Amino acid sequence: MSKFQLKWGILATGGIAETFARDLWPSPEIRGVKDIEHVVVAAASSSSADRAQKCLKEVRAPESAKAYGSYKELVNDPNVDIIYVATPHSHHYQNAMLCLEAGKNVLCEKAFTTNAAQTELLIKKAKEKNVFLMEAVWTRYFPLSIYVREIITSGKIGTVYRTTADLSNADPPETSFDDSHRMVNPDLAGGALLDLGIYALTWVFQTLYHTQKNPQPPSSVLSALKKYRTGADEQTSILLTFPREEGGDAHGIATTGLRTASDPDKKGSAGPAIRVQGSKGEIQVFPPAYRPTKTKLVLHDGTVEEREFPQPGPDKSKGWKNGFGGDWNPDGEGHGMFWEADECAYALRDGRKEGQYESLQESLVIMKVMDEVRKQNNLVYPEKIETTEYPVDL
Ligand SMILES: NC(=O)C1=CN([C@@H]2O[C@H](COP(=O)(O)OP(=O)(O)OC[C@H]3O[C@@H](n4cnc5c(N)ncnc54)[C@H](OP(=O)(O)O)[C@@H]3O)[C@@H](O)[C@H]2O)C=CC1
Ligand SMILES: O=C1OC[C@@H](O)[C@H](O)[C@H]1O
Repeated sequence: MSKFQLKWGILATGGIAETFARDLWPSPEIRGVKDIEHVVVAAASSSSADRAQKCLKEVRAPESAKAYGSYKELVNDPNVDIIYVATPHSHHYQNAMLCLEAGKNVLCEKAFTTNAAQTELLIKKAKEKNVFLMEAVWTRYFPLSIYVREIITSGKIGTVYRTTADLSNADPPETSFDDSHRMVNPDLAGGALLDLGIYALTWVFQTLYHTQKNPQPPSSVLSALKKYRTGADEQTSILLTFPREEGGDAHGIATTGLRTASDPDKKGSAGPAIRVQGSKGEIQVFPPAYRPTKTKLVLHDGTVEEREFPQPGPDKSKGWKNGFGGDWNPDGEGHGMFWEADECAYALRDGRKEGQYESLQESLVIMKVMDEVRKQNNLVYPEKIETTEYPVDL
């Protein structure tokens, strides 16, 4: 059987760019995927071609991969099928638009953009150019997420009334970020909401919205937000009301923060980060909300089922030679970003223009919720990163 090969260009060379590109390297067969493959054919850095070359080496890209010292060169490379945009939130709109204008397919890191108006324009441009566009909310594509959604749609936990979801990543007692760091820097659209809150919202949406046959945006959005000394948000709590198809409402509670931790001892001792609660019981997901590996089903009838979803790595008993390991990842596990990469490959192979587990419309509704939360709490980013003008030199 011939495999569909997806040729990736990596736009930016920071932390997540390297993590993602590393996940493209091992054979998809380590996760039972036999009909597609990924190859990194180019990378670009905004600072220098040398930086891009170093990144390509780090991620074990083939010798033939091209290193560019500007994003413009990358988007004009005819050998690139799809571009992974891995710059800070502030830059996603300008960078993704650059790719789309050049007719490239795009996988853009979360949060999609700084505001919904920018997301809307990216969607419009992707349609106009007839190319694929997806927000890189990798967690949606995990087998664990698929399992949780199936628990809900199968009716196993009955009518779902509430989801609570938290992603709080403290480095106690104070956050240790430098004020210029992308996590807290308003110029880079930093703060808990866009960086971490998006995952809490992802769990609320993928359980209360995505699972509906005809999903409706929340009928109300209530929120509280506390600002950090830089003006970005350090703690945000959101209460959403979702109309349910069978009548009545479901509540989604999404919380995020930089001062508390969902998983203080990093062993899950504090309990689940996500609880999806229905009339017959609940499905729990253990932290971290962005890369969970454990669930627990607890039903009124006494059923308790725990499940583990380790990220696949090389199965040594099958003689895999090209898995993870060494100084990349001593545990031998993949990071889990390959699931969303696989989705991109299948979409391009099959002619789809968006991801199947989070439509562009759903990404847009979530961006609108975040806009509303910011509006209620007077959180505004600098005009140059909120603008819908393109191009703007950032
Ligand atoms: N899915 C996930 O699990 C994660 C997703 N992310 C998302 O990925 C994005 C990037 O995060 P991360 O990799 O941690 O960030 P980094 O700061 O590590 O890297 C960002 C890169 O973007 C490029 N860049 C271009 N312009 C700027 C600028 N003005 N300031 C800073 N960097 C710039 C730089 O690469 P160069 O100059 O070489 O082009 C830089 O290395 C964010 O949107 C974040 O939300 C982050 C962590 C985890
Ligand atoms: O997407 C992310 O997931 C992991 C977090 O540590 C990181 O800050 C965030 O960007």
